[in-house]
Amino acid sequence: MEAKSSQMVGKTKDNNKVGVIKTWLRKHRLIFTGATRHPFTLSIRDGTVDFKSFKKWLGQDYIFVRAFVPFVASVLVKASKESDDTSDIEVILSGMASLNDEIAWFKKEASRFGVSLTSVVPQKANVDYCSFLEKLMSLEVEYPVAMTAFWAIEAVYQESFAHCLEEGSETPEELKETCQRWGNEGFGKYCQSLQNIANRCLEKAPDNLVSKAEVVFLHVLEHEVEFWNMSRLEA
Ligand SMILES: Cc1ncc(CNC=O)c(N)n1
Repeated sequence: MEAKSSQMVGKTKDNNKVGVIKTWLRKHRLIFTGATRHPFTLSIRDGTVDFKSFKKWLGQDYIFVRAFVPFVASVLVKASKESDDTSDIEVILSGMASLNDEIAWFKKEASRFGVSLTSVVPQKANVDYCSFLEKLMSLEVEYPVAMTAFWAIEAVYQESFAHCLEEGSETPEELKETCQRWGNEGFGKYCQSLQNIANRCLEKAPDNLVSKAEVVFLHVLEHEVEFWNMSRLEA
C-alpha cells in the first residue's frame, strides 16, 4: 500500500475516498481524544462523578445551548444560499428542532437537580466559546467552514456521551438520560449526516477554505476541552 503523508491536505486521492474529516481525525487524533475522553465525562462513565460538577456543567451548558441556536440558524441561512443540495436544509432543521426539545429538557433537568438556570453566571470558558460562535455567525464565514464547526461541536458531545453508555460503563442511573440525549443512535446518525455534508462541501472548496475549516475544527476542540474543564469545582 502506498504510504501517503498524513500532513497532506487538500484534494488528495485519499481525501476523496475517506473524506477530509477522516483525514483530520487521523491527523489530530490526540486532540480529538482530549475532547471526547475528558476526565469529566470519563468520571460519568466510571461512576465517580461529583454531582456538584455535573450541576455546574448543566447550568453552563444551558447558556451555551441558548447561544448555539442562533449559530445553527446562521448555518441554515448559509445552506439556503450556498448549498447545492436541498437535503442539507432538512438535516440542519432537524438539528434546530432537537434544540427546541433540548432547551425544555435542560429546564426539566435543572429543576430535578435543584439548579436555578436564571441565576447561572456564565464562566470565562463559556463566554469565550459563545463569542467564537458569534464570529462564525458572520456572513463572511463561508458555508463549508461554518458547517465544519457545526459538525465538530455536535460530534464531541456525541462521542463523549456515547462512551458513557458503552458496555462496561458504570454511569449513575440519574445521569443516563443526559448521556442518552447525545449518545443515542439517532444523534449518532445525525452527526454522521453533518459530517457527510461537511465533507461534500470541503471536497468542492478551494484549499484555503479547507485550511480555514481545519483551523476552526481545532478551535472547536480547544473550546470543548475548556468547557469540560469548567466542571472542575475549583475553577
Ligand atoms: C459545549 C457544548 N458543546 C456541544 C453541545 C452539543 N450540541 C447541542 O446541544 C453542547 N450542548 N454543549
